Amino acid sequence: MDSPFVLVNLKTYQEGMGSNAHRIAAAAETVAKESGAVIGIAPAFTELHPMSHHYAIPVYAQHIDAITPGAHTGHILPEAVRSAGARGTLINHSERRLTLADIGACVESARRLHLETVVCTNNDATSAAAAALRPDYVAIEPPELIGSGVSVSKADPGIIERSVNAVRAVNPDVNVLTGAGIQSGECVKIAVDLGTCGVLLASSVVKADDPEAVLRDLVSLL
Ligand SMILES: O=C[C@H](O)COP(=O)(O)O
Repeated sequence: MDSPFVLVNLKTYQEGMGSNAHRIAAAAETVAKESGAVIGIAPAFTELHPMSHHYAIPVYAQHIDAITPGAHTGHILPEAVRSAGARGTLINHSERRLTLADIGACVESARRLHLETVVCTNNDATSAAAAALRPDYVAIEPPELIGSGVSVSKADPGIIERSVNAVRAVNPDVNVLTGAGIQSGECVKIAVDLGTCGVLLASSVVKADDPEAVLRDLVSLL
């Protein structure tokens, strides 16, 4: 398999803003270099440009809107995310849900702009629906475990396995990530052993006193 992918979503945690975002990005860059894992970050929109220009790690937007340039106010234009240096974008995160029609339109816009797409889902049925849209990744995250400190890998490995099977049945070219409560190398290994190519996570790294140590542990068993 390709190098495992660890995507750290900084969300709107205070700990992921400003100089802390730089600290997390620097830690990700160091651990990625050491380990060979691909470690990306999804910072606040205002930090896409500084992160993508200061660090040699892939940077992702947390969301895009399915709009084209023109008269829209308060939206996230996919072209703007692209020119800020993003490699790709999350779409339909559990904390920023969209209709299926909007998810499809976002995937299409991103594809046109050569932005990688990570469509988040909450169960195996939505994972299958997302796979039909041909994103680069489907990220399965049971909402009740997000930010809970309880790892999906340990609490509900079945949802990972069912989602991997559902996605493969629809489109084997779509990669699967898993997330919710991921916090250790053991969590990541379970997810990878179940057929995913990596993890989407936030709190265990963003809120850590020593993000570099947590990242090092996350990739330690791969
Ligand atoms: O985008 C990340 C996920 O929602 C997981 O968040 P968490 O690692 O804090 O559970």
